[in-house]
Order: sequence, then structure tokens, then C-alpha cells
Amino acid sequence: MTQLLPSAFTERMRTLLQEEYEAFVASYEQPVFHGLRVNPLKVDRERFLKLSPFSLEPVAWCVNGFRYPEGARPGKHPYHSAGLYYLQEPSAMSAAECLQAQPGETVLDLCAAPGGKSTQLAAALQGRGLLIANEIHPVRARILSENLERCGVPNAVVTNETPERLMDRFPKFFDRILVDAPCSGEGMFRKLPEAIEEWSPEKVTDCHLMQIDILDAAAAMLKPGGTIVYSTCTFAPLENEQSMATFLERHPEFSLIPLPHPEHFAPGHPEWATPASDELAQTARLWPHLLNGEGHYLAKLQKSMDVEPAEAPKKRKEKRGAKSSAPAGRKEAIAAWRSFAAEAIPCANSLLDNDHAFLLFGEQLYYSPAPELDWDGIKVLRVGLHLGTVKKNRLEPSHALALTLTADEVARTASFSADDPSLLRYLKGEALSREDATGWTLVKVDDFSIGWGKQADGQLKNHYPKGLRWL
Ligand SMILES: C[S@@+](CC[C@H](N)C(=O)[O-])C[C@H]1O[C@@H](n2cnc3c(N)ncnc32)[C@H](O)[C@@H]1O
Repeated sequence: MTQLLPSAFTERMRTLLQEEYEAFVASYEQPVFHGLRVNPLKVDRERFLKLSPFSLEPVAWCVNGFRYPEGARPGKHPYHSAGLYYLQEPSAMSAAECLQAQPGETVLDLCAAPGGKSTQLAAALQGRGLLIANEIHPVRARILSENLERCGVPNAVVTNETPERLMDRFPKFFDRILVDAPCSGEGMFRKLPEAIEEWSPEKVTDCHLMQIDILDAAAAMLKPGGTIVYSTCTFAPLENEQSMATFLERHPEFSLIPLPHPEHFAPGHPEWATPASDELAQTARLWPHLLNGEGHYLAKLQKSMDVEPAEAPKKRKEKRGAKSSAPAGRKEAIAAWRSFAAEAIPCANSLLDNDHAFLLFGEQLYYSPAPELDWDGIKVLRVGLHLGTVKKNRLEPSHALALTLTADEVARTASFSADDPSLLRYLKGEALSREDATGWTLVKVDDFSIGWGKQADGQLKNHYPKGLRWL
């Protein structure tokens, strides 16, 4: 594939890499590495290693990351539909890992779709604290939301906003921010040859300018003492060392801090930026000829504590007739939830015990990880855990809820092994003949929830979402 590479790209890389260039360009003739990251919200690493139908080789810089062999089809396995793992290229696993989000923190993933890094950040939060996963493009934001749902994330809000509009709403609000920036994608040429077609020297410049704007917004949203990880999947110095050099000139309240895994990640190149600050050597480059993954760049920035803290963002007021969270009917919706939970999920009423956290949008009931926040005027796709649809004072549970539940939390389960033909029929949307107690039933693959069924009259009626059904 070397001959497909744009000459402006290869000439620049030859000049930058000098004697290393031959090894770099030879890597384009090597096979791509395929990765999956185990989702600890659903299964822990050791258990998955025992269950895995694929042979797995650990990724050194990501505790839950593995490479799987060519020919394995983990995206076509029921464990994928159950959210046990996320398919992610090995180098792409580095950025969220480096952010080191801690349970209970407030974290923003500013350029989040399709959700590889958001699902990884959500796993680090362990269901505690708040993740805002934002994506500027509406169609991609929906895919992001579906991926967070599949991975059983209860505490994420998905927004579809520009960084600037979020900045106005959330000044100095986040403990940690990931900026996985839109970039010219040179590091993906081997994996996605279509990225070659979309590349041009002008795109590199446009992406650099966009990155500076996005980073400015991220800087404004970070608390004093907070951390930003900036990442790209390109080799262009303009989008990497230069974006960092420009950012640091504009924001003297930030400094670069060291990244882990120096044995795998090569240092950034100060001499590829202006000014050529030595600090830039603390950023990292993941080179495809030096590790088993694609090309990436990483930088970790810390904001000084000597910055005035911000006023808290606007709080939500319980207004009668408010558009976003219709209070009329909210009490009835909560009552519908409580009666559903008492029957189907005995522990839920004591776990979801904050009445202020229930938000009703039309017929859709959510449990919010940040009930105090006002979302009016922000495009929100999901405001936390979607509990279900309330119709005629009855709650129909959501697919998202099923995927956050474990077998010991629910009153009734229907369990199938991964290779049981009945499971395949369920995933295709068929009803199953089955005798059991009547009511909402959590369908499982082995021990892991995969969706809802409703048992009645010797049948398990199918409630697997139409859009997700296997063909
Ligand atoms: C590298 S991708 C993100 C990948 C994602 N973090 C993941 O791990 O799955 C960059 C994202 O930035 C979005 N984007 C494009 N222009 C943007 C802008 N001006 N501001 C914020 N995000 C933008 C793109 O739509 C794209 O989804």
C-alpha cells in the first residue's frame, strides 16, 4: 500500500524521520492490529480471559486491552451485543487510560463519537460521578449514545453541541477533559485506506486551527488543578507538537506533565514546533514501526491551582410547564417506575432513591447523575440512565436499563448460552416458547444481560430493540 500514500506526506515524513524513515514506511506493508477492550462495567478482565472465544494478547499500555487475531469476528458475537467489550484499535486505547479518571469525578469527553474513549472513561468512573460525552455531529452523537447504552453506562449525559456552547455553560467545571481532536488521520492510513483519499496539506492546516479553538474551550471548562489529555491519530507536527506549543503560549496557566509507558511511547519532538520548548518532549508519539498499533500522539496538560474558581453552572429550577422536564406527570411517572421496580428489580427502589434525579422528557423517564444541572438550551440526547417509556401510568423498561442490570438484581431471568440457537432467535426478534412466571424478564447470554423479554401465556415476548436485531 506504500504506493498509495500521498507524495506530500511521504516527503515530509522522510525529512522528519531521516534514517528511521525506511522502517516507518515498511510498517505500511505489515498487517493491521485488531483490538478489543474488556468492559469492566460488565465483566472483569480475569473472568473474560476464561470465557473468551478468541485468543487474546494483552496490550501493554491498557489494563483491559487485548489484540485478537485476523479472522476472529468479535463484533458478531452475542458478548459484543451484551457490552462485554468494545472493539478498539490498540493505540487508541492509550488516551483515556492516560487521563486516569477516578470514580466520583466530573469528566468531559469533548469530541466523543463513536465512543471508544467515552466507554473507557465510563469504566474508569465505575458508575460514580458524571461523564459528559459530547459530539458535534448529530448522526455520530446517536451512535455514541448507543455505544454507551450497550456498555451499560449509567452515569453519562450525551450532548450534541459545539465546544463553545458547552464552554459558556460549564466554566471551570470539570476535573478532567479528554480532547481526542478531529485530525487529518495520517496514523490511520494503514487501517482505513479511505483516510488517504480525504487527506491534503490544507486539511492538516484546517485541523490545526480547529484543534486550537477546541483546546481553548476545553481550557475554559477545566477546574483549577484539573487535567486535559490531548490526542490525535496523525503524524503531522502542526497538529501535534505545534498545537501544543501554540496552546501553551496562549495558556500560561497550563504545563505539560509526563505520560506513562516511556518503554512503548516515544517522546514528542520539540524541534518540530515553534517555539521549540523542551517541555514538548514530555508529549508522546506512538509509531507503527515501534509498537504493535497505529500512529497516535498524546499530551497531558495540567492547569495551575492559581486560577480563580468559577461560579457553579446554572442550577435546574423545578418550573411548572418547563419544556425539557415536564413536571406535570412526573410524579405519576416516578410512581410507575417504583411499581415496575418493585415487581421486576427488587433492589432498585433503594438504589435509585433520590426523587430529584428522575427527569421526564415527554414519555421518557431518566435517572440523572447530576440532577442539579440545568440542560435547558443544550442539545441533550441522553441525560443519564434511560429507565423507560411511561404510558398510561405504566413503565416499559428501556434497553439501556437492561444492559446496566445483573442477574442477581432482577426477579426473573431467561438465560442462554452464547451458542444456543434460541439466543440467536431472540437476537433476531422472535418470540420464544417458554414456561415461567409472568412478567418482565431479563434475557441473559451466560451471566450477562442482553435485553428484555416479557413472559406471558407460555411465551417470552421479544423486546430486543428493532434497530439492533440481527439479520
Ligand atoms: C478522533 S474523532 C473522536 C473519536 C472518539 N473519541 C472515540 O474514541 O471513539 C474526533 C471527533 O471530533 C468531532 N469533531 C469534528 N469537528 C469538531 C469540532 N469543531 N469540535 C468538536 N468536535 C469536532 C468529529 O465529528 C469526531 O467524531
